[in-house]
Amino acid sequence: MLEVNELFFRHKGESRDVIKGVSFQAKKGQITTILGPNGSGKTTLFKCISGLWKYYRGEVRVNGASVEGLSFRKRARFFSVVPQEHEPPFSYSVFDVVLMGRASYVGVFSSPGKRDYEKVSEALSIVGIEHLKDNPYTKISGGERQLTLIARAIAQGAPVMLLDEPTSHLDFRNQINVLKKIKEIVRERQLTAVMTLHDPNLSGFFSDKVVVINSGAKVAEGKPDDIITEELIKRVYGVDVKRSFIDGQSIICPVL
Ligand SMILES: Nc1ncnc2c1ncn2[C@@H]1O[C@H](COP(=O)(O)OP(=O)(O)OP(=O)(O)O)[C@@H](O)[C@H]1O
Repeated sequence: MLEVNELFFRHKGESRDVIKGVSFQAKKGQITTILGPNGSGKTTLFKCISGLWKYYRGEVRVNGASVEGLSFRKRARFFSVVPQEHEPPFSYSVFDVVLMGRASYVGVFSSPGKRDYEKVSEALSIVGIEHLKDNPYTKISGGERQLTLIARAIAQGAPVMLLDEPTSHLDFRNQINVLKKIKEIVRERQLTAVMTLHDPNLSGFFSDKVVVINSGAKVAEGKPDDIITEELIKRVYGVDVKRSFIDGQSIICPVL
């Protein structure tokens, strides 16, 4: 369970808050999706939660315990991050990229041990990409790269997984496959997953809960079907949409 309480963040030297008192809770075994327009503060919120950027007010708790004051390295025991894009400086193998997820367990002057290698093999198998382990990370497809980063997060073994647009570079089939895989892993391992997505329909299909932010502030929170309404999309994105239901699943469609 992740609790984010009244978080405020602004960049050094700026007078404008980028995150304005955002609070929400994300439950174990569930996917909570942060939905919001470009520049609304989704990535900033993730950087604040994971400890990469320091908020000036508020609190973050994981399974009831505060993570305040922990170094970024120590926070890695609580949070794994699947970033939007990841360009390694060298052509590491898929195995080595996943092994990087174990960094917080490996001492500064030590090498990864047997347990670390086991965790990497296990993560590759969960995601279904063992066959790619020796391939250079720079020579696999966008979808395979996303799966590698998810495997890295699993190998890290943190209770909370933050996924920043995990489908940003994927074709339609891979978007569905990757999101299905994430949902399966979250349920099986009882992880608390928080992700950002741009597509309100995909958010509706795959999320247990949606938190909508606009200009750094939370404007709505709840079950996707209750939240992703014609009125909300108009208010937040300024787009006219019609909502219908197919086999009980809510779908929104732009009015062209
Ligand atoms: N280094 C910076 N200094 C000042 N403002 C910044 C800086 N980086 C980002 N911002 C501003 O912070 C706001 C939030 O940006 P952020 O990247 O968190 O948005 P986002 O919702 O993730 O956007 P997107 O959907 O486009 O990825 C934006 O208005 C952006 O211009």
